[in-house]
Amino acid sequence: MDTVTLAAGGGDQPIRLLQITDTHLFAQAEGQLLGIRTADSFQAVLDAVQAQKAAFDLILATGDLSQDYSTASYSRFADMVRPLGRPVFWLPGNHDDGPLMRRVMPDFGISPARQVLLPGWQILLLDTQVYSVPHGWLKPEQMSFLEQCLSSEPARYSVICLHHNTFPVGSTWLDQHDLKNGSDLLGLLGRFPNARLVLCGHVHQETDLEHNGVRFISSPSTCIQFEPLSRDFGLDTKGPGWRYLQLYPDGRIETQVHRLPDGHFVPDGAATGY
Ligand SMILES: Nc1ncnc2c1ncn2[C@@H]1O[C@@H]2COP(=O)(O)O[C@H]2[C@H]1O
Ligand SMILES: [Fe+2]
Repeated sequence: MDTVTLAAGGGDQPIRLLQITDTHLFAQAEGQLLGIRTADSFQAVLDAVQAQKAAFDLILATGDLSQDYSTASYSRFADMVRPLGRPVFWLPGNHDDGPLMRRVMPDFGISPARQVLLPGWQILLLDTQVYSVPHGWLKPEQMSFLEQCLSSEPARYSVICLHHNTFPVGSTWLDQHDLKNGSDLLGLLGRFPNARLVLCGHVHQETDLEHNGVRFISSPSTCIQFEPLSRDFGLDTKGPGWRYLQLYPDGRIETQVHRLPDGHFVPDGAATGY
């Protein structure tokens, strides 16, 4: 079931999204990434989301949901998001096992859909994973899926979700792991004026730029944050974060990043990588 249709928004009301990304969960609840228990930071994010009482219609999880490629980490993810009571859509990141996710996520109650049809909008979930390397690539099958979805729904604005960043963020060590055929993506999007937003994870920091009428947005991780504009690997002391987006019937997008307060989930500042 590649396509699902959902009701949301209505009248002049927007469709409301919650993006969570790069949870890096482990099979064990105690699993740590650079000194942070990733299940704890993710739970703190989810608690903060619940406490905010901000309404959202669905959740987008933009990859690196796991740090150890385990079935148990995906089961943990599903158990943690279930109390939010909203449909969850996902795509794999470089630290995920995409084929495993496709097999097990439906068992955990999470849809495998790659195209979500909503009033006036569609959300497309692309796979940029390249086996065993950190950078991304859109394979021909992904490009033709994207082209087909954009051309078959000219009356819907489109949000394209993928794990890897299309544009460099300005950190030398991290930009070597970006989407390597981003120019192919830009070429394709240039032919479809209904493409409005490309939403990614991977860079563990927020960025927001516009290129030829398309917004390109990245978001903070629910665990560790990368230091912006750094030549070598570096961690930021900012708190774990999440993003809300509102998609309006006229194609307008509003968005806000939220974070936990600084000082609660501070990674090992001496770390030089993982
Ligand atoms: N010191 C480092 N230099 C280059 N790449 C790194 C380093 N440490 C980690 N990485 C990789 O860079 C990736 C960026 O974010 P990820 O969460 O995908 O996982 C990270 C690792 O795969
Ligand atoms: Fe990540």
